[in-house]
Amino acid sequence: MSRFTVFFGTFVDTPTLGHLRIRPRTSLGVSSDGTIRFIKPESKNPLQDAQDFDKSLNSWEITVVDTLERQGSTFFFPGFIDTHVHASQYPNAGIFGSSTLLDWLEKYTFPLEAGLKDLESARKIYDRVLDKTLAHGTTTASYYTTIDADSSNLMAEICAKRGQRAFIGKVCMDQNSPEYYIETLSECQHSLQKVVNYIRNDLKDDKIKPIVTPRFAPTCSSDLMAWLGKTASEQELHIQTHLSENKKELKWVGELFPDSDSYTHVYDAHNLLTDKTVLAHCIHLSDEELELIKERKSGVSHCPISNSSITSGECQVRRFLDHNIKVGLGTDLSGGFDVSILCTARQALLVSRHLAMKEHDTERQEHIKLSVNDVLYLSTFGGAEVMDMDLQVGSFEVGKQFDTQLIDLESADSRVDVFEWQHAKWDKEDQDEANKGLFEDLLAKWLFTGDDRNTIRVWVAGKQVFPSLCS
Ligand SMILES: O=c1[nH]c(=O)c2nc[nH]c2[nH]1
Ligand SMILES: [Zn+2]
Repeated sequence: MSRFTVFFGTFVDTPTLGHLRIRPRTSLGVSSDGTIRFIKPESKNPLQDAQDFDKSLNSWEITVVDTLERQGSTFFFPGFIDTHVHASQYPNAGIFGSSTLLDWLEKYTFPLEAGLKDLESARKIYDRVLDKTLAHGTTTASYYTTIDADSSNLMAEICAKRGQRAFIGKVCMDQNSPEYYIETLSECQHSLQKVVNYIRNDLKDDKIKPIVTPRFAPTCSSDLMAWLGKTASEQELHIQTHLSENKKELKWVGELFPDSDSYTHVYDAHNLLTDKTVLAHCIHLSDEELELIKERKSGVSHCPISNSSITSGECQVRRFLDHNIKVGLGTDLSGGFDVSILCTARQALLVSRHLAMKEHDTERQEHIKLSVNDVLYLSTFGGAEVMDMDLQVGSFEVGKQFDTQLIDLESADSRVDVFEWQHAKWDKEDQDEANKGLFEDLLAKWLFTGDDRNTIRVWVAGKQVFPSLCS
C-alpha cells in the first residue's frame, strides 16, 4: 500500500432508492488499488486520518485532495453508470428525423455501424466517445460496438487506455439484417470468441469486460440465441439486449417466434435472462413478463431520451421498482441524443411526470412520479445493481472502488447560479440539518440546470481519468 490518497469534503450518494446521504466534513482514504479504505466523518485532519489508519504511512506517501474551501456548493458524487450506450452510433447523435425504431435502424443506424469496419473511423469515433463520457462523469458504461471483432477490440483497448470501467458488446446478428451488415452463425461465434479472448487474455484489465450482445430477437436466429445463452453461462459472461421497445417490433417478434408466450419468453427460452442480463427499454411488457424478469433477477436499462426521440413509448419505471426489479439508466446513443447521464436522469424524471398526468387517482399520481433522489439513485447505485456490480461501485462504502466525480456548481463557466443564501454553511455544525435541506436543493439545481461544466474531476478506481493526466 505504497500510495494513498485522502479526499476531503462533502460526500453525497444514494445508497437506497429515494434517499440522499450527505456527509459533510468527511475524509475518505483510497489505497493505490482504488479501494476505499476508510470513511471518517467530522474529520479534523485528513493527513492524520490516513496515518491513523495505517501507521506505516509517511506523509510524503499521502496525497490530500481538499475541497473544504468550496464546500458550500462542491461535492463528491459516485460516477455515473450508463447501462446502455451504442458507442458506434455517436456520430448520429441528434440525427433521427421522424423515424421510429425499425425504419431508423435501416436508414440511419445499420449504414453507420457497418462503416466502423474501417479502423481509422472507429478510432476517431470511439476516442471521441471516451472524451465525452468521461467529461460527463460516466465512470462505467455498457457499450454496444458493431458486429466487427477488430474494431470492438479497439474500443476495449481505448477504454483501458483512458481508464473507464466498461463492458464491450460486440453486436451479434445473423438474420433480418441488410446484406452489407450481417454475419453467419459461425462468423458470429468466431468473432465473439475473438473479442472475449482478447479482453480476457491479452488486454488483462479487470475493469474491462466482454458482454454477450444479441442485438434483439428479430435479428438473431434461434440457433444464435441458444449458442449465446450457452456461451454466457459457460464463460460467466454478462448479457445485454433490447426488449419490447416499439409496438411494430413486438408484433414482428410474435410472428417470428409464434411458439413463445411473449417477447420476454423468447429470450428466456434461449437462456438469455440471468442475473447478469441488461434489458434495454422494456416499455410494453405484461405483468407475466415482469414476473419472469424478476424471477430471473435480470435488470432494466431505462432509456428515456431515446424512447421519446424515436417515439417508442414511456417506460413505467415505478412499476419495475414496485416489483423490486433492478433499474438503471441508459443514454442509448443514438436513439438518445445526449451522452450525459445527468441529462438522461432529468428526462427520466419528466417522463415519469407524463405517466403521472395520465393517472386520475392523485395518490397514484404522486407514487408514479420519480423524485430527484430517485433518478440520482438510478444513475448510480441502480445502474451498479443492473450491471451486477453493486458490491464494487455505485456508492461510497469501505471496500468499494473509488469511482467518483467532483461536482462544483460554481465552476468557472457554470450555468448554475447559486445565490449566497443557497450555500450550505457546513462550518456551523449546529446547523447541519438545515444545511442538508439546502444541499438537497443544490442537488436539484444540479440535476435540472447543471451539465458537464460542473464535473470538474473524475476518478475511476482511484485514478484520475478527467481531466486526463496523460498527454
Ligand atoms: O434503441 C435501439 N437501438 C438499436 O441500435 C437497436 N437495435 C435493435 N433495437 C434497437 N434499439
Ligand atoms: Zn439500444
